[in-house]
Amino acid sequence: MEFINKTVKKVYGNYPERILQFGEGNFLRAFVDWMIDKANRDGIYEGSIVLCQPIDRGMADMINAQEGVYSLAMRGIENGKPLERIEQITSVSRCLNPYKDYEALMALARSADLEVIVSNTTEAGIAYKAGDKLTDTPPSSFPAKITAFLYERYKAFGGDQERGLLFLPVELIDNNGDELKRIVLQYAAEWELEEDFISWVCTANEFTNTLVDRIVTGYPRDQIEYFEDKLGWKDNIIVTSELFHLWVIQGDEAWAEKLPIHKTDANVIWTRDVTPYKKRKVRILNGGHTSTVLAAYLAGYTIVLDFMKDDVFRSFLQKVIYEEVIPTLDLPREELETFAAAVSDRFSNPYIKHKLLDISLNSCSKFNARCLPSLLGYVETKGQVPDCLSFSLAAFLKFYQGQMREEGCFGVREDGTEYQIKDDKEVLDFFHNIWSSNDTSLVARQALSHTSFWSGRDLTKVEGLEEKIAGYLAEMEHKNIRSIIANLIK
Ligand SMILES: NC(=O)c1ccc[n+]([C@@H]2O[C@H](COP(=O)([O-])OP(=O)(O)OC[C@H]3O[C@@H](n4cnc5c(N)ncnc54)[C@H](O)[C@@H]3O)[C@@H](O)[C@H]2O)c1
Ligand SMILES: O=P(O)(O)OC[C@@H](O)[C@@H](O)[C@H](O)[C@H](O)CO
Repeated sequence: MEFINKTVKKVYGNYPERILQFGEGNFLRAFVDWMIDKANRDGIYEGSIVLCQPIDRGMADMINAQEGVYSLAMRGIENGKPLERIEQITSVSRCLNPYKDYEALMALARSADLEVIVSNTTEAGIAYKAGDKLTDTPPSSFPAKITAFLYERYKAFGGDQERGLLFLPVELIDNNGDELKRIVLQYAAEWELEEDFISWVCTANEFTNTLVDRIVTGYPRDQIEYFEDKLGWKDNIIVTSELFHLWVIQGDEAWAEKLPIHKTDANVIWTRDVTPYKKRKVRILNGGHTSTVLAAYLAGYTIVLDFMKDDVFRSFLQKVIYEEVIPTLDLPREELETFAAAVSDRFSNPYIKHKLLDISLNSCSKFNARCLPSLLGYVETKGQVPDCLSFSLAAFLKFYQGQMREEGCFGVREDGTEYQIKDDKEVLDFFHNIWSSNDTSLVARQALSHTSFWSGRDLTKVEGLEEKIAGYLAEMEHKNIRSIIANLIK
């Protein structure tokens, strides 16, 4: 069987390279690149995307071997019926590896065609790294690469105000655009670049804050034969996702014309304030995941869909969302409930095999960002600690009860099987140490008072929380999680 590019031609990938994308991962290929392809297809845009590996290990060779052409399989339920929509994406021109050919990236900085920079470098990517220099080829951090890139562009066009770029970062951190700009300016100052450059960065370029929403499940390892049979070609970078998609962009709308994807039916919203959308999504959807996934995994489930078929876990999730999260959000209740209902349907998508262990990655910072604000909001509005979110916190502590080995840190499920706990080393070491005690009250106290995990807060000061968590941990010693949860949802 031949590869996809022998059959599907790179139609839009030969258009002028107007977009540079840092990140060649699943999410961007299933979301941004698909939207741009749609705009090209609809005839409202004429531009291709150059991908760039942000780190030295990556997919450039694999992507270039297929000339950037791949399929996206979007699957879900529409109007009550199962729907699988497979599209071929042909808007990628090539993928750069700046660790092998830095000059190719710099040449793009000097290109008059370039207008937009998109990025997804995970939550870890938009970060300052000491020691990066302008003369590095390339500098190691993503913001340092951007600073060097912008400086090259500034020099090439003599500081022309018309040659600034629109930045659309989609990393799931607060104020992603502001953060990227802040660190770029930090490097510019540290590298002693001229004041005129710094003012050009601020006036000629637009750094937007954006929020993305689509569940992307990546390469369909278990179903590759199905896709090869159906499509008739090989595709090493095929990607799968749900049907739902939303991109909210906070920025000066005058820039929207540089990438008019909001004119397609891609559900792209330009707004003056992304915050309410973000809060709604992070607290309900991501919070829904993080509050339930760890308990469900310990209890024996492997993917979201399976625990959604269990009435006990499904009701637990509903109780978390409707009774403990929604009352803490200051958005219209009807709007929140509509979003919550859609989330429930999305988690029950029969095509989406979203692995609980994948979602469990870095759960310490995820619990702090996604669930703790709801838990504390509940305490503030109701004057008592919530049952379910407190249980989620206890289940998170239980999930992090691991044994340290050379290959990593491993926990044990109720059925005795092992799993790897993936988080920062500092987090894993901390939990390994506190779990060396059998005293669950002590474990609860040490975890809750570790302020650096909880944005500086000492959670033992929240009245009733420590006792509740200690109680749940003690209960988990002799009862299974499902039965504890069954009691909570009565
Ligand atoms: N999968 C989803 O459903 C989904 C939905 C919305 C948002 N996201 C976010 O997208 C991110 C990436 O998800 P994905 O599914 O594309 O994963 P992926 O593993 O396919 O891609 C990760 C990308 O991030 C880059 N990267 C990794 N570590 C980096 C670092 N330290 N600095 C710079 N770049 C780095 C990699 O080079 C790669 O391009 C996740 O962190 C997640 O928060 C995912
Ligand atoms: O991708 P992560 O690891 O940050 O989080 C896991 C999920 O909560 C997340 O991927 C959601 O499915 C996604 O944010 C939906 O838009």
